[in-house]
Amino acid sequence: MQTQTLTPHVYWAQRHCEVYVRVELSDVQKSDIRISENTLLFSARGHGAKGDNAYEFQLEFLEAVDPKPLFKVTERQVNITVKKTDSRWWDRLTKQEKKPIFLAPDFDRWLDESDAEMELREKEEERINQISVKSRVRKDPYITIKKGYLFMYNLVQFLGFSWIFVNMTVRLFVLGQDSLFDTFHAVGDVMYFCQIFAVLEIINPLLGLVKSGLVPAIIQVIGRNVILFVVIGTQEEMQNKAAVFAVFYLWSIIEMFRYPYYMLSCIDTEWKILTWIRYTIWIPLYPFGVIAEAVCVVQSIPHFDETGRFSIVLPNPFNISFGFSYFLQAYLILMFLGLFINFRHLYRLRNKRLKPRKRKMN
Ligand SMILES: CCCCCCCCCCCCC/C=C/C(=O)SCCNC(=O)CCNC(=O)[C@H](O)C(C)(C)COP(=O)(O)OP(=O)(O)OC[C@H]1O[C@@H](n2cnc3c(N)ncnc32)[C@H](O)[C@@H]1OP(=O)(O)O
Repeated sequence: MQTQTLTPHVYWAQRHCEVYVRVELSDVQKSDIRISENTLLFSARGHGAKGDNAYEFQLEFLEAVDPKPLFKVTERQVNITVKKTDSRWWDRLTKQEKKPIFLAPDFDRWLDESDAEMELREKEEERINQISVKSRVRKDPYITIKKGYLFMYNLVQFLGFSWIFVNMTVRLFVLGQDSLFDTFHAVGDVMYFCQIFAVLEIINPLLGLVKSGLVPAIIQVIGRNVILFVVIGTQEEMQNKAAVFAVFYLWSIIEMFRYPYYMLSCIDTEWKILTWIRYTIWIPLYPFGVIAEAVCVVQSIPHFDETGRFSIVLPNPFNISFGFSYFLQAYLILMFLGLFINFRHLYRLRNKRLKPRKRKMN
């Protein structure tokens, strides 16, 4: 069978900067697409209006173009993009006034001059928006130092609380029940260190280093430190109570999960299981923790009454008296109020972290 050379159907459209040419040929092979002397030369074998054949055409452009066309051969067509040398709107595509018979407008891409200008403006606006968004979210130059500091803080706390937990657990296995009454002497110093250090948990959100809730952090740090430094620390009789074991054990269990979670967040990593534990384990631990702390407070009241420590007794120049045990009784109420505030805070955090977000249905 003799092969004929035919012209394919060619469609075109333009923008201010470029010209789009679409050649209706499928299964294209042996294509030769180039620009010579401002003329697009196309030849290829393919399946067009006249079946499988060799097709070719030439288009001399109205104005100067970049001699390197970009083209993409797909299964169904060939798309050619030609850059205009000067960004200008053309009255027509070809130099010859009479439109070639095989050429037609590509209505899928066709825009008139004003629409094309609008498109250009929109693109420009989008580009400017992107630049301004990028400059707004410019990276904090101190982010590495901040993350390094937080990582180290969390690491030290993790090691401290893990040491306390492991020490208490080993002692429980080795000494049995006896270890319950000796907790403070065994791990009290490390607990002092960790809880003094934990004051940074109030300072960090104040400095904007973390997004923690300030009030829950204050409630937790002050709440724990009153128990540790005042209720247990100042009353020797309190230091060998089993309730101290419960308080220290519950505090250290929660922190052995919370601090590694923070450490991972400092290096932009997440372990799903750790996230789940961090935002779930407080559900049993927090109430038990506060109950154990409340037991300590109740047990300490007679000792404070007996010793008069922190109480204001008569006679004194102001002629006022105040029993510290009243403060402790009021503090018991505050503790459950604090528990309620932090429980609600943690419940919201848990919902935010663990519950899948609902998708908007259109
Ligand atoms: C005027 C004050 C009066 C005080 C009166 C006191 C009475 C109150 C008595 C109450 C007694 C409570 C004593 C406490 C007892 C116990 O602890 S019992 C044991 C069980 N305890 C718990 O389960 C509580 C553990 N604590 C916490 O969970 C938290 O510390 C918190 C207090 C609830 C605060 O959480 P918060 O920081 O707001 O939320 P997070 O989701 O953890 O963090 C928010 C984002 O910030 C990032 N972040 C926070 N800290 C760090 C950090 N150190 N390092 C790095 N990043 C950190 C965190 O990653 C989150 O970021 P995003 O993931 O990007 O959101």
